[in-house]
Amino acid sequence: MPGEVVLETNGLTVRFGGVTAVDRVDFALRERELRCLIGPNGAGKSTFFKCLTGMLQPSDGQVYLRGEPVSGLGPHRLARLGVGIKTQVPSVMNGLSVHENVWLAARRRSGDANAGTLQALEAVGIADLRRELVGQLSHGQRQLVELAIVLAAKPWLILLDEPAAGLSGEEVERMVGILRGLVEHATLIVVEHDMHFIRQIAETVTVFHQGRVIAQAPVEDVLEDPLVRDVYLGRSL
Ligand SMILES: Nc1ncnc2c1ncn2[C@@H]1O[C@H](COP(=O)(O)OP(=O)(O)OP(=O)(O)O)[C@@H](O)[C@H]1O
Repeated sequence: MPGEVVLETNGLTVRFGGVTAVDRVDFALRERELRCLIGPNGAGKSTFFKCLTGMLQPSDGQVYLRGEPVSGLGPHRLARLGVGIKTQVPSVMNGLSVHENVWLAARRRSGDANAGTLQALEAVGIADLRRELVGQLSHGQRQLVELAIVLAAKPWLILLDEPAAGLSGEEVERMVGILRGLVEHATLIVVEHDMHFIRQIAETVTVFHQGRVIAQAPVEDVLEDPLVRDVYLGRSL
């Protein structure tokens, strides 16, 4: 069961010139939650996510990790605080093997980097691919390598941007199983478009529209919410 609040935003606002991409968002996430952020194109999900990952500084408001303000720290400092981030920008090195890619992340942790690498590969079910060159893998396999790289740093908070993007039906099922396993030991935020995927993994869904949170509830309730349905059908509110 989820525990204490570990991530919070307070009046979080991001303006790009005249556009308010994120508009005074108050958000709270409890330990061992798996929260999905959804919303139509341009709703502000990615901008909000980038504030959590330290890639963007908010115009106003603050992000708190376990009660400490962290806006302004940047992705590397956040990583050292135990935040694992997977963006849509590939971070793998194609000319290295799967093992080498993950080992480079694992060695930043204290302890046995080889053991850490194997553990991360097993967590995503690709230990059998460890000798393969990453450049020769399929898109779905590369996504799993990316996830193993994140896990090798043993994060307690994991932020994933569209982990199901471009995956086949079978790969999506596999990703569902992996994320369900991760939430046994970590807290997750997932930005995602794939409703089939969201239905299978999410407990609570937060819906963005025009920079605001317009709904936050268990996934089935959210999908039946007339306001949310209107937003997704593109009708005016
Ligand atoms: N760097 C930027 N400069 C100017 N405007 C931006 C920038 N990034 C985002 N925006 C604007 O902010 C708003 C929110 O965009 P954002 O990408 O956060 O939405 P989103 O919900 O993630 O959409 P999508 O699902 O299409 O990725 C949009 O109006 C977008 O055009």
